[in-house]
Amino acid sequence: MLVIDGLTCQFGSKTAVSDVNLEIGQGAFIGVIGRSGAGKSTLLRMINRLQDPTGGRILFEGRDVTGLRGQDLRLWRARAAMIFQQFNLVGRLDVLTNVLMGRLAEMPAWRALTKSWSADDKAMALSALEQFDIANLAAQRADSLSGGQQQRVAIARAMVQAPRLILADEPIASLDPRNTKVVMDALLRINKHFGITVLCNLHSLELARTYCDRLVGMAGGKVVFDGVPSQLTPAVAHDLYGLEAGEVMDLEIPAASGAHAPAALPATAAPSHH
Ligand SMILES: Nc1ncnc2c1ncn2[C@@H]1O[C@H](COP(=O)(O)OP(=O)(O)OP(=O)(O)O)[C@@H](O)[C@H]1O
Repeated sequence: MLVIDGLTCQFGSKTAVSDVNLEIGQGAFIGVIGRSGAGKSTLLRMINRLQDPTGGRILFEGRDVTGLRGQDLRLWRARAAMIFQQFNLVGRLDVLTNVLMGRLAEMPAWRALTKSWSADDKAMALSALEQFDIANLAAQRADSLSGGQQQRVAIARAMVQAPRLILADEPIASLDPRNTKVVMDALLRINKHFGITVLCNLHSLELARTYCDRLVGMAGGKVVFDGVPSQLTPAVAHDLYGLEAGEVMDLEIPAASGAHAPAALPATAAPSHH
């Protein structure tokens, strides 16, 4: 369980996130929606502690992670893995090394400094690439890949961090519709197959409705909607997006491939709104 308790972030006189309270059960797929500047990125970055809150607390499984420092903070950042719009890979390094970077927080300092990866780490990284059908790209430079391939590498890197949470900040904003589906399906698969909680900032309401089992709507730094996708009526969308509502609701998105989840999963694991 992730508990966000009165979380606030002030930049000078600007309140980016204002007194946000959320309880998120393990295994949820949450879409954070709202117009540009609503505070979605700041909320995710505070959970991962890339941004320090100016008020409130973040608790994960009863433990307060708001004040962690040093190695404890590094390990928390590994458990709460971020996925970024711009992938954040090291372009000149090969794909496998980029994925191995996800193991750094766990490695003894001497190994991290010399980047001498263990055989186990390499096997784990390759297996993560296989999960997303890109093991054949392991030796290629990251900057030679398409956007969709790069984002799958970033997801593989997040997976070798042994995450409990995936925090995806507009992960498909730079992708075309086909790659959007590939990447969203990869996140859905991680969520359903491994029970990893996903919090995903999304601009498109259609995508949010298709993939998420709960939507948190933000406006002006506050949570103004929290419910299942079917509760997100056009009227609520208008409140969230104003004149942009039509634009964010009309996007054509191919159906989610929830059926890709392994057969061993209980039927209830599939989002009921598909
Ligand atoms: N480092 C910063 N310094 C000052 N103001 C900031 C900083 N980061 C964010 N803000 C402001 O805080 C508010 C919330 O920004 P945030 O990026 O969290 O919104 P968002 O909903 O993620 O928007 P977008 O979809 O455009 O990324 C905005 O008004 C933004 O300008």
